[in-house]
Amino acid sequence: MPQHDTPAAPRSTIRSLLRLWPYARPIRWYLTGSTVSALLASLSALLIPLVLRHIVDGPVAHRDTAALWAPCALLLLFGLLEAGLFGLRRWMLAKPLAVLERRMRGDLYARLQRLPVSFHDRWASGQLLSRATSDMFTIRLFLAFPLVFLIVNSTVFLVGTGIMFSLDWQLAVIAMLPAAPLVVLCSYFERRYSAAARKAQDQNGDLATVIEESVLGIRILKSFGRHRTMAARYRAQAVELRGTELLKARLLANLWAVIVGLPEVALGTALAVGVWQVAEGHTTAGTLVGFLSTALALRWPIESLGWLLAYSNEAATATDRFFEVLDAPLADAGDRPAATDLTPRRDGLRFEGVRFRYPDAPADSPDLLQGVDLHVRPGETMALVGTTGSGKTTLTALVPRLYDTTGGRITLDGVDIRDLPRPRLRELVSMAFEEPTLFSASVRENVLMGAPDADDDALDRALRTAQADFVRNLPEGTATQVGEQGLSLSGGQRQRLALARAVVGSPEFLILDDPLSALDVHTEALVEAALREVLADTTALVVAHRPSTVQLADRVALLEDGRITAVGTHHDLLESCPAYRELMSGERSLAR
Ligand SMILES: Nc1ncnc2c1ncn2[C@@H]1O[C@H](COP(=O)(O)OP(=O)(O)OP(=O)(O)O)[C@@H](O)[C@H]1O
Repeated sequence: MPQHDTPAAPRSTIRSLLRLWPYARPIRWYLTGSTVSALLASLSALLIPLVLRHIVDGPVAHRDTAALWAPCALLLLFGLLEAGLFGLRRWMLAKPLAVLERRMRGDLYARLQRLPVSFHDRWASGQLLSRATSDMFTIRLFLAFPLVFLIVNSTVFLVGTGIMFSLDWQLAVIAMLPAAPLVVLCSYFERRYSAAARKAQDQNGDLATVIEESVLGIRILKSFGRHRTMAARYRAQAVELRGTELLKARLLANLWAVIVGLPEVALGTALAVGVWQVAEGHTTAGTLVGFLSTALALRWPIESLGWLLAYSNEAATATDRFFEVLDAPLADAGDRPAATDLTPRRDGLRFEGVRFRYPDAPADSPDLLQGVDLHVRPGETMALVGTTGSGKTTLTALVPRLYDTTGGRITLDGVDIRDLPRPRLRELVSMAFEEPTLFSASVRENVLMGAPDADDDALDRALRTAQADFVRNLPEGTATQVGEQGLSLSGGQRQRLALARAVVGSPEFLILDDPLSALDVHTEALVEAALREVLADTTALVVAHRPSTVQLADRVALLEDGRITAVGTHHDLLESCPAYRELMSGERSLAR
């Protein structure tokens, strides 16, 4: 199973989060507005203790009920202001954040489409899925709450502390005593929580991969009776994730206990000292009420610190995971700048000393392709045969540059494929794979993916060539939905649609990786005959596993030990090449 890449060296939380700036920039005024609203709301709440102090030392001390109305109205006003401003803050951010999330997800998806196949070989799909869903959600939530409240709560804390000092500096010093140990504890916690958050998010991705694989492979699991094994595997991974989540919860609980406990002790001490001061006449009851109300108003900013730090950490991890994909080098990263188009010279498809090894191949293993030389003449159909695992599929994948050669070159009509712009190359070369993937769309959309500009005649011709007349009998003809969310088709039917997709644009070069394996020999012959007729000018390379396929090609090439060791007609090779004879007779099985 492909895995995700090893995470890059850990960055600091702030550096990771700063990378979000290009996305946050367009909505910076909304973020500022939302922060200002929240700040004003919180500060208006801080004024309440001052009004209380006035009430206690004024109207209450002097038993003047008439003087109560004005400060009480002020209290109500501050309360309403606080509620209104918090409401405004939420309303202001809802739409811009939804747009930001859409942009980020769009960039992630676009990047995934442009990344090379070798990237997708390495990354488990669940890891990518979790980046596009739960990580995006975490980042959006961070911008909506923790980012704003880290700023607001810190400011409220500073202002509130100032008010407490101005009311009674001795009580304020007592209340502030836990500040230093809290800072040390928070930074210790941040390091540990950050590691746990990264682990949990990666484990979430692994779990998504298991779910996806079991859904896609449900038939295989059931037929082999492996669903219990798979369920056990799922459970084991879910237990691991639960362990990590519990570790996160434990870390958070410990921090909360300290963050809540220490200030409470300090506040209790300040209360005792304050009562003593009032009793001794060193301060007024109103000042003590004002001081304590301010201290209580600061409880949330302090208590929320743990939660805000934890969430910021998760958002930083989600950001790192997002940029791991966005930073991965694109398929065209090493392209030559002077890309040209084909010259009119008809030369067909040439492999010249082509070498290739997969990036993750073991260091001591030889190259998979060790100097392939092969010329497929213009308009010729060349069959490619070889034992299983000899590299046939790999060789064909090099032509549309799904992978790049590690040595030698491939030319189309004399032009090195690396000198062709990629879109042009993919227009010239069409492929059909043994495993025919259909998308959740209509038959028509699936086939026309091979040539979006093709008309209905081209569609009909392609369906006829691929012997896909069964389409006419589908409930809604070519408008019938197929793929994962549509009608289930048989393997042979799907292969024929995939073939129609490959030929619909009348490509100049056609690469077929055993695309007829699910067809009976009779239908295969019909398809081959139609292909020859319709694509008379097309140069084709066809990976063949069956003698019936081989016989329909003009010539056959034998791939052995990373090289082409024999080329000729089927009959010539049967006579002159013992290895080919062996392969065809099944002694050295084509599908060993
Ligand atoms: N993405 C990949 N990363 C690393 N190794 C790979 C990858 N794909 C294939 N291989 C390895 O390369 C070798 C050749 O595989 P390839 O699919 O090209 O063979 P093939 O001749 O087409 O086989 P078959 O006849 O069974 O389809 C195999 O050993 C395979 O394990």
